[in-house]
Amino acid sequence: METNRNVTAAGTQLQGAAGTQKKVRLIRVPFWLGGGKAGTDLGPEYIVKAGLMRKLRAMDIEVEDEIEVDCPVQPLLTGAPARIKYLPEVLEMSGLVGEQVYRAAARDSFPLILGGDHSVAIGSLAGLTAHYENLGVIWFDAHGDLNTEETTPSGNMHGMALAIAIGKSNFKLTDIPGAGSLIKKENIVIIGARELDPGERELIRSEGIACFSMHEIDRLGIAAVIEKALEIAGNGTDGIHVSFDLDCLDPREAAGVGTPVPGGLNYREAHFALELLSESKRVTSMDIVEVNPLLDYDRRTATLAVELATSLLGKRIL
Ligand SMILES: NC(=[NH2+])NCCC[C@H](N)C(=O)O
Ligand SMILES: [Mn+2]
Ligand SMILES: [Mn+2]
Repeated sequence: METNRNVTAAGTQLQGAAGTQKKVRLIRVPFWLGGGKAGTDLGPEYIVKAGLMRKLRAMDIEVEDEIEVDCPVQPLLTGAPARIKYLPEVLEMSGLVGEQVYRAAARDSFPLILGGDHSVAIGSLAGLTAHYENLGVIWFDAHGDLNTEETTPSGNMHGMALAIAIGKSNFKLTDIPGAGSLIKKENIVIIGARELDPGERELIRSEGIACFSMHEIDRLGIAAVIEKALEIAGNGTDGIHVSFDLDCLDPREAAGVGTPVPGGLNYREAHFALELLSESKRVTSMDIVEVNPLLDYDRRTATLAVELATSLLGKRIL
């Protein structure tokens, strides 16, 4: 991956940011091996079927091209399963995703990555760090995704994605060919957390990672949380990536996810959060992950994913 650094002073509007962009590059990643539940690989197909293209076109956004990453598939298990599941496959997928995401960012197209489980974000971040010198990350999630090889209760790599991004696990973002530097912990924000493993809680404390759990959202309101998130992810950064795990929403709104947790964001909170991020004109890329159509009712979660993406990309009620 060739790098093309494009540094913008913090606080200024970023060219190609959500709310200003006219071109989107859609990157579909049908991959489930990082989450351990088949069906998440159908996410991209169902999100597109739920009308993503026509909604973007109606907003005058050009979908420059649509790429499907040829993801590795489940190998036949031979011998005892590894404790960290499908590491070689996650590594291969991340390199392929990174390549496409880098290409999109390098030509000022807004990369919109459709997962896939949340390990897909490892690929997004690999590609984005090749382009941006200092990337901020806003991670919407019921979970922390901050487990390491030592602390993971499941061995599923989607629960390790953020730890990998900041270099806290043995396997690091910088192990992916073409990736730039690690994400700085100072520029990461988790929003919507309500189920953290003991090791994750420990890491959040020891590293001082900004985490606005549902408790903070209840207390402060989502608008104040987004304002703070922008300060943190925007401080000295030349791009902000939004990684949106649909399980940040309450399962009553988004049932079609692999690891639902009660007590999440409601419909308006999620939309309002993304509308505010769009208004900031600082967001330069987005993942939409963890949609599992096999666990969904009436394709509601895929439909919701489309609506949320359009809010980030500038759709307004008035
Ligand atoms: N991206 C997700 N949905 N992650 C769920 C992670 C669940 C649990 N914390 C684990 O590490 O296994
Ligand atoms: Mn996640
Ligand atoms: Mn999650």
